This record gives sequence, C-alpha cells and structure tokens, in this order.
Amino acid sequence: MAKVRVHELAKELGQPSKVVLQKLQDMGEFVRSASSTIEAPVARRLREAFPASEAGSEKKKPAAKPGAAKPAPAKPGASPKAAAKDDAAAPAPSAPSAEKPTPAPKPSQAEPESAEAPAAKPSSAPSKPTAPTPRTAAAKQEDAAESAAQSEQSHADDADGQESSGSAAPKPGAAPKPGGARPGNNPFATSQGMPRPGRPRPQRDGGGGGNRPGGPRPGNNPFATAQGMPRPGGPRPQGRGGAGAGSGGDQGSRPPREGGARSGAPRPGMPTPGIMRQHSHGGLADAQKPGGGGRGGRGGGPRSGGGPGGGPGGGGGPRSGFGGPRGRGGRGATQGAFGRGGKPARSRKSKRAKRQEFEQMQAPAPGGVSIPRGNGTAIRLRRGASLSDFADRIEVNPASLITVLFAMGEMATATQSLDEDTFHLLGEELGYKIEIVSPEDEERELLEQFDIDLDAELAEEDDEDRLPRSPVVTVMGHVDHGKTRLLDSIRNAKVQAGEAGGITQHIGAYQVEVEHESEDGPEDRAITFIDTPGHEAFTAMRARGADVTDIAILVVAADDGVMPQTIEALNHAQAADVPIVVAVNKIDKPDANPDKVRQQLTEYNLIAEEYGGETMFVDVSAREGQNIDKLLDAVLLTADAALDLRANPDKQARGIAIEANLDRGRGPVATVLVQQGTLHVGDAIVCGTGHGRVRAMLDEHGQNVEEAGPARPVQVLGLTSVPGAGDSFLVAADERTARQIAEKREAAKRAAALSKARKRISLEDITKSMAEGKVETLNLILKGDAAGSVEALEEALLGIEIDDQVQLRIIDRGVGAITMNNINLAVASDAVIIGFNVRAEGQNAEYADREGVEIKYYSVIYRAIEEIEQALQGMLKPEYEEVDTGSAEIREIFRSSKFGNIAGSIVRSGEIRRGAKARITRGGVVITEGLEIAGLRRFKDDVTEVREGFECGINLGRFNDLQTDDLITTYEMREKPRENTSK
Ligand SMILES: Nc1nc2c(ncn2[C@@H]2O[C@H](COP(=O)(O)OP(=O)(O)OP(=O)(O)O)[C@@H](O)[C@H]2O)c(=O)[nH]1
Repeated sequence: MAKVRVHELAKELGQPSKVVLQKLQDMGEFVRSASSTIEAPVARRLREAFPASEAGSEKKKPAAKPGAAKPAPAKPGASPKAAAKDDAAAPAPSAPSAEKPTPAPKPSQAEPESAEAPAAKPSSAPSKPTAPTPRTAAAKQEDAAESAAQSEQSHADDADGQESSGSAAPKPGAAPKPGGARPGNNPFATSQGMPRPGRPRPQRDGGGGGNRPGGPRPGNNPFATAQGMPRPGGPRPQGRGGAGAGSGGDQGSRPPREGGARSGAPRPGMPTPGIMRQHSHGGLADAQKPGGGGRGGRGGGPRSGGGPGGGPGGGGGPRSGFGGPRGRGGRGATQGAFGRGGKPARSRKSKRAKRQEFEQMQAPAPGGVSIPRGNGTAIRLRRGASLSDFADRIEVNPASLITVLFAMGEMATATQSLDEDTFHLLGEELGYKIEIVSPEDEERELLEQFDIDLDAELAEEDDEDRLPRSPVVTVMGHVDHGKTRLLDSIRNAKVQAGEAGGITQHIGAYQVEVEHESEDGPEDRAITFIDTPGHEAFTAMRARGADVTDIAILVVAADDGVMPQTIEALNHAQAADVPIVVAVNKIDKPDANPDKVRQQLTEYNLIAEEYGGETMFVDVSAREGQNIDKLLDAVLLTADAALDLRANPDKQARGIAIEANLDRGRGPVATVLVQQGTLHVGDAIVCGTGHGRVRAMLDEHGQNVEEAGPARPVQVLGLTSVPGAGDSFLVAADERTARQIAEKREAAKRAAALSKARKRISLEDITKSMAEGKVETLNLILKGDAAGSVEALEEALLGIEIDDQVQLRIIDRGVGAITMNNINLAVASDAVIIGFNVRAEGQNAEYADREGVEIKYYSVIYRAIEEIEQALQGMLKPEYEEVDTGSAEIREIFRSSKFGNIAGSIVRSGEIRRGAKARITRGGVVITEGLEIAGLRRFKDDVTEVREGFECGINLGRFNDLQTDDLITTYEMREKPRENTSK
C-alpha cells in the first residue's frame, strides 16, 4: 500500500495539516512537512488518534482494503496479537499467503492482503490506513492504488528528502518505542544497527511498519534464501508492499516487479505496488531514526508475513520484499530498491562459470574427460616438458590429460617428460598446436626473463659501434699432414721477442699479431687460432650451436695429396659455409707436389686463384717455418674479401667457451673466446651452467690481463663449475643474476636430457620440413663399405630427377663405419646419414639416437635410391606390421545377456591387454581379425592386462562366434624397418 502524505491524511481526518503534524510529533514520528509521506501504520495510528474523523475517512476510503488495514495493526509492537486479530479479521488469507509459511506473526498480515489483493491496489492500501475497510472499498482503492503507484516514484524521490522525517515513527501504541524505529529492529533493514551518518534514508516514508520492534528483521527470516535484502530480481512486489499492510504475505512467490507501477493491476494479495515502491525507495519512515534501519524500507516483513511482526510496518518480509533490493536499498540508497547493486558480483561469477561449463561441454573427451578445446591455439612447451606443464598451460587437471593420453594408447605420469611427437599427437587430439621450443629459443626465452635480449642488443647497435675484429681460424686436414706443427709454427713465429721467456701454453686458442700490407699501407692485424686442430672439434662445437670459426685453413701435405680426411674436413667447412684457405704443407720435402694438390682439390670445388678460382692456396713448410707470413696474409685477405668481421667492444662481454678443465690449484678454468663486448676482471659471468665472478684472466702466455675484447681468447678463473666446450658465456648485471641464469640453464639441460630427442630431419618428413622452411635441402652423408659403392650411390643419388624446389646435397661421404664425426656433422647440418652396408655401432648409435640424427641403412643401392626419391616427392610413408603381443586359449564359453559371449580363457603367451586388437584362429585357420578386446576380467574384477599362465574372461564386443579351443591372439601395429633397408 502506498503511503499517504500528511496533508492528504489531514484532509481525510478533517484536521489542519499543522495539527496532524503536531500529532505525529507527539506520537514520536518525525515528519518534516505536510507533503511528507507517512507509512500506513503510522497513518493508521494517526487515524486512531482522531477518532472523529476516522469515520469520515472510512467513508472516503472504503476502498481501504482489509488487508491493508490489517497490516497496520500488525505493527511490530502489536505483534502477535495484533496480527492474529488481523488475520482473523482479514479476509481469508489468500492462497499465496497460505503457502508461505510465514514465520511469526506476519503471516497474518500478509494473508489479508493477498486476499484482498485483487481489489487492493498497492498504493491505496497504504494510503488508506483505515484499515479493515470492507471489501467494498476495494474498487475505490484500486483507483487510489493506481494513483499511488504513479506517485510511487515521486515518493521515493521525496523519500530521500524526508528520510529523516521518520515518517515511520514508531507508533505509540503498538510500537513500543515511542521514538520510532530503533536501530536494529528494522525489519527492512538489510543490516541492523545504526545507520551511518549521512546515509539515512531509505526508509523514509515507507517505513512505518518497518521499524516496529516486533517486526522481523532481515536475517531472521527462516524462509529467506538469503538473508538481508532481496536481490532486485528476486523480490516480489509484495515484499515491498509489505510495508504497508503487511501485505507481504504471499509475495514471496511473486515476481519482483516493481510494485504497482506496472499496469497498476496489483496482484491479488500482493501488497500494493505503490507501496512497495515507496518502500523500496524510501524505506521506512524510521529513516530518521538514526538507527532506523535505513534500508529496511522495503521489504516489509519477511516474506509472507508481511511484516514480521512488523505487521503494520513492514509488510513484506525482507526476503521477498523487494524491498531489499539488493544491497542498495538497504543502504538507504536513493536509487532504490531496484538498483542493480546487489548482484553484480554474483552475476559476473555466474557468467564465467557458465562460459566454462559451455566450453567444457564442447570439449572432446577422448578418455571421457572434459577438456576445453584448443581450437588451434598454439602452446609452446620446452623440451622435456611433462603433461603437468601442458596442463598448466591450458588450465586443466593433469589427471585429465593422463586419461586422454591413456585413451590414445600411451601411458605417462603427470611429471614424466614426453617427447615432441607425443605432445603433437595429444595436442592434435585436443585442438592445440604444440610447439616445442628449440634450444636456441629456449636460451633466448631464458635470458629474456632477466631482461637480456641478445638479438635486440645487436639490432640496436649502430654501425659505428662495431669495430673490426680479428678473424678466428681453425686448422683442419688429414692425419699427419702437419696441422699441429703448423699451429706451433705460427705461434712460435709470432711469439714476440718482447715476451721474454714467455712460454706459450696450450689454452685452447691463441692470438698472433701480423704485419699486414693493406691498401692503406702496413698495419698490425691480429688473427685468433683455435688450438684444437681438426674438423672433429670444429663440428662438435657447431653441433652445440657454437659457430666460432670464421675461416678454415685446410692443411694438405704436398707429398701425400688429398686424402679421405682432407675431403671430410673440406665437407665440414663447406657445410658450415666457412671460407677455406689451403695450406699446402711439407713443401720442403723432395717428393712434394703442390700442383697436384691444387689439381685434386678442384674436384671439390676448391679452385686456386692461379687457376681462376677464388680459393687461396699457400705453399708452406710448417717444419721450416716457410711462408707462414704468406699464409697469415692469405687468411687476412680472405677474411677481408669474404667476411665483414666486426663487433662492438663497448658492452658486456658475450662469447663461447673453447675449452675448460678443473685445475687442482685454481679450480675450474675455462678458456673463453670473447665474441662481443669486453670482458673484465671482476665481471659477474655465467658460462654454460657455471657461474661466478672473473677472479683473474690469463692469456696464452700465462700473463694476467685485465680485459679481453672481441676475438680475444683468455683463460678465466673464478667459475663455480667447469663448462663444456661450445657453451656460451655472458656477463650478467650481478652475481646473483649470473647464478640464476646458470640454474635455469641447468634445469633446461636436465629437462632436455630427459626428453627423447626427435629426429631432426627424417626422410619421411623431409618435404614437410622443406615446406615449413625448416630446411632448404636434403643433406645426406654417405658412408659405405667400399669406395666404389659409395661413389656409385652418390652418382645414382645425384642422378635422381627431382623437382626444382627440392634440393639434394651430399655434404660428406666416406668409407667405413658411421663415426661420431659423421653424426656431429649431421647434427650441425641437419643431415640424414645413409649407411650402405655399414652401421653406427654402440656408443655412436646411441649418440645418433640421442641427438635425433636419422641413419638409414641399406644394402641394395636401388632401394636407397627409390626411398630417397620418394622422400623428395613426399611419398615416403612409414610402414607398419602386425606384431603379436599375446595369445589366449578359450577354455569355456559363458553366455551373458548383458555382454554377449564371454570367453573363459587362459593366457598362453605374452599378455592380453584390454583394448588390444585381436584375431581368432580355430585349428590354425583365421576365423576373423580386427576384433578388439572390449572387456577383460579376472574373476569379478575388470583388469587392463592378464599375463601368461593366468585365466581370464575376455569379451570381444559384438563378436560372439566363439568356441572352446579357439585361440585369441592380440597384436599391435608397429612401424617396421623397410624391406631391404637394413643390413
Ligand atoms: N718435412 C716436414 N714434415 C712436417 C711438416 N709439418 C709437419 N711435419 C711432420 O709431420 C708429422 C705430423 O705432423 P703433425 O703436426 O703431428 O700432424 P697433424 O696433422 O697434427 O697430425 P694429427 O695430430 O695426428 O692429426 C710430424 O712428424 C711432423 O714433424 C713439414 O712442413 N715438413
């Protein structure tokens, strides 16, 4: 029921507004002005206080619904009794009200209202406090209600202003408290207690009833799904209405509409919308009271009862009432009851939850689990990652992934490192694109965590920052052709006289000064030599990602000519795109034939300048120290012609460890080659998985140096552990960072070691790799048992007619077993090794496997040709074969209506696994195959496998044609080595 304004009431009572105001004040209700509204209960009490006029009022407002009236009595104070009476008086409680088990007293009030509901327009009710007006009044009330409804809004607004007016002053009579509603007793309040200063309100008019002490308080409503103020949506009109006449009753069930506002057709039994609104907005009259429970306004009593005790006042229950529109109303916010305050948080949550649910619904469930589909989302995982890592990335439980993987036929634990193929398969199944981070990317990402971006560093450098640096040279060649002697010779020739007594030591690399004739005249240039001769070391470093060599000196003994390892070295250098300078050695020997060497090498694309080529050949004698200067000159000329060797010396040093060892007295000692920047004593350094502070640096002469610039090799002391040759080093901001980087590198290394290396390049996927731009050519290394067969193979391979877009390159060939060297070259050059009647044995085979190098074995040339041809055409597909995994003999057949026939069997060999493919043979004849072990039991238990010698029950799904003595054989498809390919 709507509230009435004081002047309206005054008119009704035939009293001047002033008098009425005074009266209200006497009653303990504070009303600001004649235009203030007051709650129905207050109005009722007022009418009682002016008996004379009451009659008139009755006449006037016949409409007053009984219900409405009743509520009044039900003031809190009135409590039970009043309520009870009301109930009685009230028209039979409407069904709705009945439904609501109104707690306490309120019920009664509510009921009445509902009963009248039809007639009682919201607003009217309140306005006509006249209470138990006979139904006749209903009609009129309807009108009144409508108008009330219309005015609701305004009331509400007014309310704010009036809030304090305490329209709701406690009724004298009923309400015990003279002073109006007391804090804490406001049934409409979402929270009890004193209103905070400044935020009184809501109650404003509405409240009358609300305050009643007897009224139910929010939070005490046993029927409320949630205590406190109802949510906007939820509250039923009545709730609000409750205020007034306690109509609240049934409301609970009604939809929250805004009270009367709507069509004006109040629902029967419902509290008048108008009122409700008011309540919702304004809240109870008590507003004024400090404690007034502000908010309370709306909701009247707890659901049904209309107001809890508050009968009068409140009406609706907190819950139902909308009164309590979400929190806000409660707080007295003017926005009112329907503000959206209350539920936002909850609703957001629920949306999220819904979305998740939806996503899960779409998820494929290979193992019956729900996992959100990736829809092609790319997930990057480090090498050696586990299911747990993957699960973290897609935010699912690792157990789900284990299940999926299991359903796909693979078993793995959550923390077990998986290989790339498995991740790809799993990713495909779930709609994710798995990318395994390459070692280089991994290192890059690792450093990024420390704000170190080596690529960006280089990109940001200006050209002027980069100064010329000396070339780094590696000496290669056949055994005994004089590599070591040449290195010694160069070193000794260049040991400065000034370095008195300087004993040159082998530290892995050294630098020499050369007087070089350039266009601008003579100048001193330095050349750095890697002191470990041979292409083996060179390629091993490359295989580790360390490309330190700028130029290769290929040593060929003039008396011996080109030999197998000459060619191998040549191939390694060419595979690395490293320019070559040929040192034709031992020219002091009488049988030396330097020209023959030149001639021989033309076959390998090394054409001497004097023959019109671009390669510099220098005849030297390492033993005699002859032409060493010329050789060094040739190195510088080649470097200048083919390379632009420059580096920025003005930054923190980065480089590669060339060699390292544990020295008894000095601890870990590493020879590092600075590639960029300058290394200083005292720098915090991380080298491979070792770290520390540079305690001292020594050059190749054993002299202490304070700093080392680009291309300068130095021995570094101060590391915590011995790095490996080829490990990169860098200077970090501080020791702590250096340690952390080292630890992360260590962890990455461990993880990588745990994961099974994937084939870098394989014939099966060569075209795919080419399409993806991973490789541009198919690099092959041929090894055979005889020179003739290797040559024949090479010729045949080069004769394959292939598409222009595909390239075939034989980067090395040789006779003999497949060596570590061959594998390293394959690693460094992404090559496939072809073994023709030769194999990689023992350690080498393991190494190849570990490094992911594919070795294909053939014993028939045409087969090799055919496969490589197919590979280049993208036609080579893996071949599979059936491999039996177990067999069981049927001893007895059990018939089950549920599962069909069950074969009571005994496992004769291997093991029978659930899910395995199976075939049935009877007397040696295959009856059927392609079946699946659909069920497997040991006694009553479902099991996944049964081993040889044990009995079990096997269910073959729909296949029921079983007989005793039949043999069930399980098998699986395994990729098989191709025919004729293995030796
Ligand atoms: N006459 C002559 N002999 C030389 C010359 N250079 C090296 N030798 C000899 O050739 C032999 C092999 O020399 P090394 O320097 O050990 O050859 P290498 O290539 O290092 O040999 P490995 O380390 O076994 O690969 C030694 O006995 C040297 O003395 C040279 O210019 N003239």
